[in-house]
Amino acid sequence: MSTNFAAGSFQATHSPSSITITRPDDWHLHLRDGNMLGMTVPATARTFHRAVIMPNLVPPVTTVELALAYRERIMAAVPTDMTFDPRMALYLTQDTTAETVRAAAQESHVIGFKLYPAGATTNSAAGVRSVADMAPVLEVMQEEGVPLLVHGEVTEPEIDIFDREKVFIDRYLQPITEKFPRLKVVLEHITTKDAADFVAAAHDGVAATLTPQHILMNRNDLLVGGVHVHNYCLPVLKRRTHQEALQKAAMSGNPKFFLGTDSAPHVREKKETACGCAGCFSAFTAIELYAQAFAAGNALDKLEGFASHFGADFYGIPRNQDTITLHAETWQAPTIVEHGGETWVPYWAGRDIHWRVAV
Ligand SMILES: NC(=O)N[C@@H](CC(=O)O)C(=O)O
Ligand SMILES: [Zn+2]
Ligand SMILES: [Zn+2]
Repeated sequence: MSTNFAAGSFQATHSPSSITITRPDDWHLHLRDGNMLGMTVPATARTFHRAVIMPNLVPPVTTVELALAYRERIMAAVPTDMTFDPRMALYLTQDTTAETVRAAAQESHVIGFKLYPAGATTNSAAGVRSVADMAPVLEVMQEEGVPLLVHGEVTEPEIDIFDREKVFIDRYLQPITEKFPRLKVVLEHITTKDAADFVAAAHDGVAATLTPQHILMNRNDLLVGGVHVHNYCLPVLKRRTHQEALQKAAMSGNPKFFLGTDSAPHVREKKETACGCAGCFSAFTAIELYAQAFAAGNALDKLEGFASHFGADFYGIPRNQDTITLHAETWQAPTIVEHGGETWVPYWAGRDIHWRVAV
């Protein structure tokens, strides 16, 4: 398996041997719950200071009270030599009320609401069944300045899985951004040129997160030479022209595009099976892989804005004060992670990584 970069345009012409950037934040993260937090929290707090914690637990994190209790469990798992500031996303359901939105607006640890179309992804069964019917709640979110974070895929069985993001944008997101021009919207984990173009053209309050896998890979990395289950996530990897558009967006310096790993662990038995779960577990290698992609794109000078500035600016949160340093040094991503008697295969397992965080 090789990393696919467009021939010519992605050859580094100048590569420094180290780079120091403001400490980054991860604006899209799955930590899961319970015993696993002892593994997932240090993996992210190792390099990131703030993270948006996705609420797709079972049962989902639908209220401020549930989110604050979950946040406490996360904080209890932060190692004493690390700092971490989780910002909680609440799970938007068909029954979310205006009062819940107003309560969320008052709570600084809550960052916004996550819209999962019901059935679109892992633990989305409690998600939204009719986006149109959510208009009154979106109105209150706009009034209260509460951001809407979106898994942007339709779920209609007749729509091809590779078209589901574009159709969601055309059917739902474009109308939402027109109807609510002051609503802050993050289109999460974008995977297509259509999404990048939509976000670039939309009003200033519309932004997108980009994952390492969608920048570094395309659907060949999922399907050529066998099914590569550890590269399977949703929205699914797209063709190379889309990958190139995402690389361009991430490395453009446009503040609408910022880092969100979508690190999403599933135990090994749930990935390496006949019907494997969606999600790439990238926390152990995330900032290093972004650095690798930006270096290959001769755009290391754009990494800090993407990883450490634009997300904080979008959410109106101060940028971090401290820094991290990455060195040009080749090492191998872990092949396996074990914790509490369970096993995970991380994203990029066993493969070379050319940047390493100084400890
Ligand atoms: N991205 C994924 O493939 N999976 C995520 C859910 C999500 O972010 O859609 C998960 O929670 O496993
Ligand atoms: Zn998602
Ligand atoms: Zn996710």
